[in-house]
Amino acid sequence: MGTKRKAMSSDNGKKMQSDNGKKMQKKSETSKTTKTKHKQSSDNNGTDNEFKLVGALAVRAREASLKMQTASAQHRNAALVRIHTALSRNENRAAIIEANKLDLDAAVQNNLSPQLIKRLDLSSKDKFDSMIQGVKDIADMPDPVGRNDLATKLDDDLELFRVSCPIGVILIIFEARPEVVVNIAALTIKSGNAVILKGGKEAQHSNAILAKIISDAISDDCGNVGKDAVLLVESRTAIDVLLGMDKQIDLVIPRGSNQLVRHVQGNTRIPVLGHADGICTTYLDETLDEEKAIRIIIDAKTTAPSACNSTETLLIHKFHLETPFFITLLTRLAVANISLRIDPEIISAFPVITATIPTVTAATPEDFDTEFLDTILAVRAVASVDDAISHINLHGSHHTDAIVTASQDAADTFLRGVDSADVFWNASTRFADGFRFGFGAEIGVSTNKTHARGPVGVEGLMIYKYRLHGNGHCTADYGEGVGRKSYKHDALDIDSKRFQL
Ligand SMILES: NC(=O)C1=CN([C@@H]2O[C@H](COP(=O)(O)OP(=O)(O)OC[C@H]3O[C@@H](n4cnc5c(N)ncnc54)[C@H](OP(=O)(O)O)[C@@H]3O)[C@@H](O)[C@H]2O)C=CC1
Ligand SMILES: N[C@@H](CCC(=O)OP(=O)(O)O)C(=O)O
Repeated sequence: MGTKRKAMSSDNGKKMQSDNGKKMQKKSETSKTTKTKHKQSSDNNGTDNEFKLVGALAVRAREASLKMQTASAQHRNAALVRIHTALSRNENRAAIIEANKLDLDAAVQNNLSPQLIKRLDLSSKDKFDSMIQGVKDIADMPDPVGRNDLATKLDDDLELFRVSCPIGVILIIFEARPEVVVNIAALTIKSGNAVILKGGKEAQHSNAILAKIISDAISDDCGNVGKDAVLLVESRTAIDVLLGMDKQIDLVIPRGSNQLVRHVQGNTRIPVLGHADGICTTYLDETLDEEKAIRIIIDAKTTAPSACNSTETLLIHKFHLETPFFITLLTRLAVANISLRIDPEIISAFPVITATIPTVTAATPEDFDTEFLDTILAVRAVASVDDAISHINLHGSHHTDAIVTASQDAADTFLRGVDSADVFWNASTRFADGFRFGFGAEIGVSTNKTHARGPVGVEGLMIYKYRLHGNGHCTADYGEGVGRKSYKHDALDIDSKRFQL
C-alpha cells in the first residue's frame, strides 16, 4: 500500500507519554505468548517502542473505562451528539472522503475485488449519511446502563438488585469497512464502555481520520466520558500485545474470518466474543410461494455477496426437482448473475439443467463448506426439513439460516432444530443485522453462544452487577443448617429505571 503502517494513530501516540500510564503498564500482566514475542524482538528498538506505546494505550483505555462507569446518560448522549455534529461538518466530511480516497486508490492499485472496494467506499452520500444518522439514533435510544431486572427482599431492610453495567474495555478487531468505526464508537459510548479498535489495513486512512474526529469531538462537557473512550491501533503487532493484557482488557471481539476468531481464541486469556464467518443457508421447503422464494434467494445472494449474512448454500426439497418451478428458479438465479454450483447427482439426473443454463457447474463436496463471499451459490436437494436441518447443523457456521415454506409445522421444526444465532422464516438471511433489528447499529453478528448471540447492539455490551442494600445485616444472624433463620426471598416490584444516572 506504500504508506508505512503504525501501531496507532499519531494523535493517540502523542498521548502515550503519560507517567501514570507508564507506571500502570509496569504492573500489567502479559500472557506467555506476548512475552515470547517480546523477547524475540527485543533486539528491535522500533518494535520495543511499539510494545510500550500499545501497552500504555491499553492502560489509558482502562482509565477511561473506570471513569465511564459513573458517566451519566446525559453525558454519554452529549458525547454522541457532539460526535454526530463533528462528523456532519463539511470540512470533516471532506477530510474523511479525502482519506477514504487514499484507501480506495490503494485498493485499486492492489487489485482488490469490486466487493471489497464497495465495502471500503464511503463516497456515496447515502452511506455516509446513514453512518452519521446511526450516531444520532443511538443517542436517542433508551439508556441501557443501570437497568434493574431483579429485585428481591431477602429480609426486612435487606434488598437485592441486579443492575446492568458496562463490561469495561473492549478490543474489537474488524474488517476493512470504515463505517464500523463510527457504529462501534457510538454503541460503546452509549453502553458506557471504552473501546480499542483495529480495522482492516485496507481502510487505514479512513479509520484513522474517523477515530480522530470522534476522539476530538469528546470535550469537557461530556463529563466522565473522556477522549480515551475510543482509541485506535493499526497493526497486528499491536493486537499481539493487547491480547496479552488481560488486566486491562475485559473482552475481545474478533469480527472477521473463522481463522481470525480462532487465532484470537488461541492466543489470549481475555474472554472472546467471536463474530466469525457466515456460511448461511436458505432452504426451500416442499410447499411454498414460488415467487416469494425466488425473490428471497436473489436478495440473500446478490444484495451484498461479501457480507457475512449473505446466503452461500441453497437447499431445495427434492419434490421441486421434477417441477417447472425448479428450472424457472435456476434460470432466474442465473439471470441475476449468480453462478450456480449444483450437486452433480442433480445435474446427471436432469440434463435439462445444463441444456437450459450452460453456466451451471458441478459442485464439489467442499463447496458446501465454503463461504464464497461472491455471487456463487452451492445447490443441493434434501428429502425433508429434517434433512435440511442436519445439513445446516453439519456444514453451516451457526450464523443465519432461513426456511421458505407455507407450512407452519415445517417452519417450527426448522426454527427449533437449526442451531444458529438467527433462524428466519420466509425472509432473506440479509436481515441478520443490528440496524435492521432496530439496535441503531451493530458491533457485528456474534457466532458465539455466550454471552451474546446474533446481531450485537448495546445490550450485548452490558453485563450486570448485584447490589445488596442492608442495614447492618450479618450472615451469622441467620445461622447454618437445622434451626437456621430462613430468608424471606420475597419478590419486590421491579423499578427498571431505579439505578439510572
Ligand atoms: N460475524 C460478523 O459480524 C462478520 C463477519 N465477517 C466475516 O469476515 C470475513 C471477511 O473479512 P476479512 O477482512 O476477509 O476478514 P479477516 O479475518 O481477514 O480480517 C478481519 C480483521 O482481522 C484482522 N486479522 C486477521 N487475521 C489476524 C491475525 N492473525 N492477527 C491479528 N489480526 C488479524 C485483519 O487485519 P489486517 O487488516 O492486518 O489483515 C482485519 O483487521 C468473512 O468471513 C465474513 O463473513 C465480516 C463482517 C461481519
Ligand atoms: N450486517 C451488515 C454488514 C455486513 C458486513 O459486515 O459485511 P462485510 O463487511 O462485507 O463482511 C449488513 O447486513 O449490511
